[in-house]
Amino acid sequence: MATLNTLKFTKMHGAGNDFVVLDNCAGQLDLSPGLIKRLADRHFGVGADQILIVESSDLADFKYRIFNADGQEVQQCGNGARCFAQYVFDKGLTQKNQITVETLAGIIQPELIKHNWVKVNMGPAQLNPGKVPFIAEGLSSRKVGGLTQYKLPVDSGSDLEELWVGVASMGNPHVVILLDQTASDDLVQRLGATLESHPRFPERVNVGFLHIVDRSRVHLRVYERGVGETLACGTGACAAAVVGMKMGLIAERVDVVKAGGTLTIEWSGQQDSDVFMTGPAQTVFEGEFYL
Ligand SMILES: N[C@H](CCC[C@H](N)C(=O)O)C(=O)O
Repeated sequence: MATLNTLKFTKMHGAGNDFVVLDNCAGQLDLSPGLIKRLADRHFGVGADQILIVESSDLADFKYRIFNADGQEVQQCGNGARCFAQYVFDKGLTQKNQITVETLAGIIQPELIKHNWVKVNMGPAQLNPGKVPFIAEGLSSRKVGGLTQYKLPVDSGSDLEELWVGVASMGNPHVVILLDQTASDDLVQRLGATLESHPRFPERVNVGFLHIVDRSRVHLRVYERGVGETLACGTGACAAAVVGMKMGLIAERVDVVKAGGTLTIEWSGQQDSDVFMTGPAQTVFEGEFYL
């Protein structure tokens, strides 16, 4: 009987944003978009928002690669960073509670505060539109507190014809829309899909719908690039918190409430200072995928 090729994986989630985690420290996995999409498929595969890859690194304790469900490799994933730290600790790949992790967005530092509870130094936010990247040329803009908002013409099929938005990068691109209530399903789906592939975002974009409850508590929904709406988005929570803090509307420490759970974001507000994110990291099951 020929032995089937199988792939051991670990299923995890961070506040409902779910992942398949693979150990590729031996560097032998073929990470083709085809395999990534099969693993992420919720009917023909395991099912996940992102596929997270653990690799060795010359620059840090580990290298961390992230693939969206559509097969595209991206720069950063905050909920995934917490799960990554829990995974390497649980698998005995490190004895350290605080590790350095190389990503396409630079080095981040997760710390296991306690089991299933991780704090991550996500590095600095980038608010310069060219670095998001966002093509701001020709758009009307206005200052709200310390933040520049841009008026974005949209044809979302909803009653929104133009939209004031904030933009930020956590190594991956985010656009943040401030609403006076939690966004409806229809708005998230329609406007999220429209903005995700808007031509002014050359690398596409993650779309955050932010409702500020008070200075230390916000509600956020995120239509993620390459996935669609997720139950939580770590970099989206960082980007939305930084935008709200720059507008002077949010305190330096804020609870970001999402459908799948709550993340705490801390940022001093100083230019180029690091953003910290704290939240859950849960292992759900171990499995074997038949290639
Ligand atoms: N969809 C994101 C990657 C995953 C981000 C999210 N899951 C997080 O926790 O930060 C992007 O294309 O930039």
